[in-house]
Amino acid sequence: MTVSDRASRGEYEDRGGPAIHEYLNEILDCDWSVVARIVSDDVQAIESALIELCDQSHCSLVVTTGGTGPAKRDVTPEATEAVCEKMMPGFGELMRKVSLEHVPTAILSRQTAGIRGSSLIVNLPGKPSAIAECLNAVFPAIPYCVDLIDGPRIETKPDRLAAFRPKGK
Ligand SMILES: Nc1ncnc2c1ncn2[C@@H]1O[C@H](COP(=O)(O)OP(=O)(O)OP(=O)(O)O)[C@@H](O)[C@H]1O
Ligand SMILES: Nc1nc2c(c(=O)[nH]1)N[C@H]1C(S)=C(S)[C@@H](COP(=O)(O)O)O[C@H]1N2
Repeated sequence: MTVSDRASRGEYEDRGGPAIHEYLNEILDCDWSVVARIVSDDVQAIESALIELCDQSHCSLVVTTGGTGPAKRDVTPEATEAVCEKMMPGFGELMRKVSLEHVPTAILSRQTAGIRGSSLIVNLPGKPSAIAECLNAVFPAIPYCVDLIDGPRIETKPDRLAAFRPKGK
C-alpha cells in the first residue's frame, strides 16, 4: 500500500508499490497474491484502506510505503497504531538501524509495525530504495510472526532469504 499525496494524484508514477511486489516475488516460495492500493497522506483514508486489506481482503501481511516522516502530512504510523490491537516496535527499531547504514536521515522515519487480527502491518519509508533495505532486515522474522497470529504459512526461498522459526519448523 503506497501512501503518497503525489502518487495518489498521478503526479508521479508510483514506484513503491511495484518495488514491494517485486521484492516479495523474489523471496517468497509459497502461493500468494498481491492486493495493491494507493492512498493520499490522509489519516482516515489510510485507516480505511488498512482495515479493508486486513478485514475484507484478509491480507496476512500489509506493507505500507511512505508517510512515516516528521512532515505535517506524514501520518502513516498514527493510522497504523489506530487500527492495530498490538504494536511491534522491534520492526521500526531494526529498520531504522539498518537504514542508518544507508542514510543519516534514517532516524527521521517513525515507521512501525503492528497486529490487527491475523494480519501483520509493516511501515516502510517512501523512498523506493528503502523497501529492500528495510525488508531484508525484518523479513526473516515475518513468517514466524504470522504463524503466531494464526496466519497462513509463509515460505521463503532459502538461498534468497532464510526465514527463522525458533522451533526449527
Ligand atoms: N510511491 C513513490 N514512488 C516513487 N517515488 C516516491 C514514492 N514515494 C516517495 N517517493 C520519492 O521519495 C521522496 C520522499 O518520499 P515522501 O514520502 O517523503 O514524499 P513526500 O515528499 O511527502 O510527497 P508525497 O506524499 O506526495 O509522495 C519523494 O519526494 C519522492 O521523490
Ligand atoms: N532505508 C532508508 N530509510 C529512510 C530513507 C531512505 O532513503 N532509505 N529516508 C529517510 C528520510 S529522508 C525520511 S524523511 C524518513 C521518512 O520518509 P517517508 O516520509 O517517505 O516515510 O525516512 C528515512 N528513512
